[in-house]
Amino acid sequence: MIVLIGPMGAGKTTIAGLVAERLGMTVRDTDHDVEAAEGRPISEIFVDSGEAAFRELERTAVAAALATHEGVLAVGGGAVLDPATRDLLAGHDVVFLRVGLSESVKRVGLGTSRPLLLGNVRGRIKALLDERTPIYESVATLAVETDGRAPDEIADEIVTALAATA
Ligand SMILES: Nc1ncnc2c1ncn2[C@@H]1O[C@H](COP(=O)(O)OP(=O)(O)OP(=O)(O)O)[C@@H](O)[C@H]1O
Ligand SMILES: O=C(O)C1=C[C@@H](O)[C@@H](O)[C@H](O)C1
Ligand SMILES: [Mg+2]
Repeated sequence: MIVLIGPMGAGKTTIAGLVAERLGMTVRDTDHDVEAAEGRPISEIFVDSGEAAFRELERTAVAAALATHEGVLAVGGGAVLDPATRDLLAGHDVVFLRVGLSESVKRVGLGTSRPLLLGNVRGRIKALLDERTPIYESVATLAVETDGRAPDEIADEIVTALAATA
């Protein structure tokens, strides 16, 4: 499985589709899978059940996707915080999509209603980037810069880099 990880707004969903298209593969996205399984939006799961409950649902979604799907998987931005989820990803091609603070804020939008970003969106994203970047680095088998680059160019780089290591 080709797994895409990275912060909010890194382009996981966008790039997963483009990589899958290039390789003739199908795509899954754990954010979508969790929402479909729960029948409610992620923001509601966070508010009603809490982040820990969401991370458990996310782990189940990652495990199910890895067990049943062969293709490209976009994983929720915080999934790698969970050690058991990190273990599940071992042995797969894991691509870290890098994004800088300003670009992430721009892509997510200052008016976002994501529970983890409530209050000061830029400050919250900065804290998440600082906390998570070392984790993304440790899990990834390939890291790709996305700032100032078009999605098609990023997808091409990933496909070329994976072909070189296959
Ligand atoms: N390389 C890029 N350059 C400019 N805009 C981009 C790029 N990649 C994605 N975007 C835009 O940024 C926004 C977020 O992209 P996307 O939803 O793919 O990110 P994500 O990593 O899946 O985020 P999430 O945390 O919501 O799952 C979208 O509006 C998308 O069109
Ligand atoms: O970075 C995060 O913690 C999140 C990212 C999104 O993909 C969603 O999984 C959710 O909004 C949480
Ligand atoms: Mg996404």
